[in-house]
Amino acid sequence: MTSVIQKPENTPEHCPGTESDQAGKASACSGCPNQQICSSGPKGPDPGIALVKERLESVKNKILILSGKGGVGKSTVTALLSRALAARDNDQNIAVLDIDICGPSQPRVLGVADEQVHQSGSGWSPVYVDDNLSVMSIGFLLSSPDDAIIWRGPKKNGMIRQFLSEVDWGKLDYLLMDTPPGTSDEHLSAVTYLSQANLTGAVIVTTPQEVALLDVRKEIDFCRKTSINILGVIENMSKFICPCCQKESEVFPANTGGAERMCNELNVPFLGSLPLDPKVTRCCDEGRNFIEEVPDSPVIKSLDKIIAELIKKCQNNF
Ligand SMILES: Nc1ncnc2c1ncn2[C@@H]1O[C@H](COP(=O)(O)OP(=O)(O)OP(=O)(O)O)[C@@H](O)[C@H]1O
Repeated sequence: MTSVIQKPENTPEHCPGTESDQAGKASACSGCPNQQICSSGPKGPDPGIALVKERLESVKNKILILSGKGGVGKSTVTALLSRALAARDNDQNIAVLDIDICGPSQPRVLGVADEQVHQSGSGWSPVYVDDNLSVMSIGFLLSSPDDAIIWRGPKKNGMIRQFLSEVDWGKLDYLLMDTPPGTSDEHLSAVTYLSQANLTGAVIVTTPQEVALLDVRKEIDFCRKTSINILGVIENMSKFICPCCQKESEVFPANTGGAERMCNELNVPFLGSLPLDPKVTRCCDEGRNFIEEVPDSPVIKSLDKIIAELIKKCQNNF
């Protein structure tokens, strides 16, 4: 995986990056507010990269969950995938890391919003949703769920480094990392710190309409530029199946053929689609286990197929 050049905030256009021998010395550096820090600061890769590598050695599959647009159901899909993977095999350990620093929703969706994380000699202990499903989120560190987090890039970077290097997950089969929409500071930080940690790949979540797909194309481009393996795209809320008459209707019309066609065009795997089910919305809002509460939902059938595809893709990596 190519590493992302580390740049402080407010850098000039041709900033050589903080790891470069030219940091603070290049002609582009003159007049930059960071020039002095860069020229005197330690060079070489961020030591956090090695710490993350070491910490995540006990995690078999590390998967980033991405979306181009907000609100397409990325957090919901992350929670559904984690619950389904955990329910499938009690001997496998699954975890969710919520690196959506400004909008952490995993504690609520997974029904553990009132829990707190604890620190021990071996790091932060995640919160356990089930015996084989754990979660870590900045949401657990806020004094109130209504607190706004207004942080600049370097502070978010520090938090992501801590999350990736200091959580004591134990042995894990799957670590799903829920990210904010788009390609922001959090993504660059995660990609940098995971650059030597053998990231399995990314799953991209979208809805079928063109405005969402346009942003997915950018997300695919981001993955290609940062050498992230794309495990596949999941189309969420592709259809609404009426619980009374089973009639299918399109909530977000796929005028351009939807995610599957886009995947074919761009040569990216399509993992499957999930219908919209109001019972899912309710369960997630209330933090209840959707798989146990509505096992007959059409979402479950589709989820099973997606999980099977995802497992195959992960196995192909080894
Ligand atoms: N398949 C689905 N069926 C029913 N409701 C869904 C489904 N997927 C997502 N939702 C609902 O859509 C809303 C948005 O989902 P979610 O918060 O997961 O989106 P997101 O992409 O993570 O948003 P953000 O960009 O804010 O992080 C939530 O109320 C969620 O319960």
